[in-house]
Amino acid sequence: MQLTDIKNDWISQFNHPLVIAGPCSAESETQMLETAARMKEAGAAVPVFRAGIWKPRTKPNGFEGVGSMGLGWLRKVKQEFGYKTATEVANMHHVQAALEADVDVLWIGARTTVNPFAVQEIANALQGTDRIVLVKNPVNPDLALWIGALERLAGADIHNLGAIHRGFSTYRKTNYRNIPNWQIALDFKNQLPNIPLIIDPSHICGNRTGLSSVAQEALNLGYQGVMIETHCNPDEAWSDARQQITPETLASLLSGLVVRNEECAGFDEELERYRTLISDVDYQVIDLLSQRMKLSEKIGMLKSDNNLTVFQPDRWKAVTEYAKRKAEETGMSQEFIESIFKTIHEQSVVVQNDIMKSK
Ligand SMILES: O=C(O)C(=O)C[C@]1(C(=O)O)C=C[C@@H](O)C=C1
Repeated sequence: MQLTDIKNDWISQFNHPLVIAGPCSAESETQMLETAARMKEAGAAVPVFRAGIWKPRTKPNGFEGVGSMGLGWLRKVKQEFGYKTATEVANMHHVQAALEADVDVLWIGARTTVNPFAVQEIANALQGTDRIVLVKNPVNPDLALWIGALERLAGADIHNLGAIHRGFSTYRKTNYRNIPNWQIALDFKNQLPNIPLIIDPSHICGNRTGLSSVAQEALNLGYQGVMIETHCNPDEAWSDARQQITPETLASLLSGLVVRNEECAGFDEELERYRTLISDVDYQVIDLLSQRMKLSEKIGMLKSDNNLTVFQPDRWKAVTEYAKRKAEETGMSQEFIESIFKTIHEQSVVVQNDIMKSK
């Protein structure tokens, strides 16, 4: 089966947005049942309960999950409270154990998505399943690898697929644990509009404070679900304590989210009017860029005839400074305008280099 042919009706069985919540790791039966019960009591609309059973950790000698024993607790959560259940699988043994324990949703973690052999092994073990299988983005910002993993699953006739955006690792310290790189997820959505996209604010933020704004940003962009780590006693959690929240906090976070519609209803005409105006401005932008490139060509010929270097740092600095000043005057971000002018300059240099080569 081709990935692009997949219908993915599975998401419509859930209210929008789909919420997957539960502890980072299963620690004990009591912890699982208490978390599940308190999510219900708090009124959090969570159809899918998650818990990590096998935990890939960066450093050795840490807690790497309770293993198969935790699957029994997941089953109990399902039986007592009616949740669907979800866990991470990283090899064929995990898959077999999870299928036997009747886990409804399996996800492939970021550290596994980077390894095509591991993904293929999981795909083979899941061949033809109608369970829901979600693929987290790889730790590195590589869209092809993310999509490649989904292609392997589609190739094994797994048709209930989705993707989880959990952010990307960076060497540089930032306010995020894993930077969102929203553009990669939007490129994903453009290429695969049929694959539901779920945000994982817990791993993006790495703390409790930014969760709702990341979740809201994702809903603004048209994501279909959120996955949020929730623990009955987050401060004492055995893994990722800093990013887990209580069931009560989860309930209030969810009730504060504004749900956006993908389809426009009731204001079509007004929207269309603005879109027409934008298309008109886009045309002018392109026309002006073409005029600018023609001028650059003329300068390129002059430079070629007079043996002058293409790159003129002083002039370029003056152009950038002027553009940034104008950006500020017109209420736009200087970084935004600077990045556009960088791209324009790059192309201008390409055009002039071509002229030099052809002479
Ligand atoms: O002013 C020039 O010398 C140009 O060739 C134009 C231009 C530009 O595109 O603005 C291009 C290359 C130079 O590095 C500086 C500026």
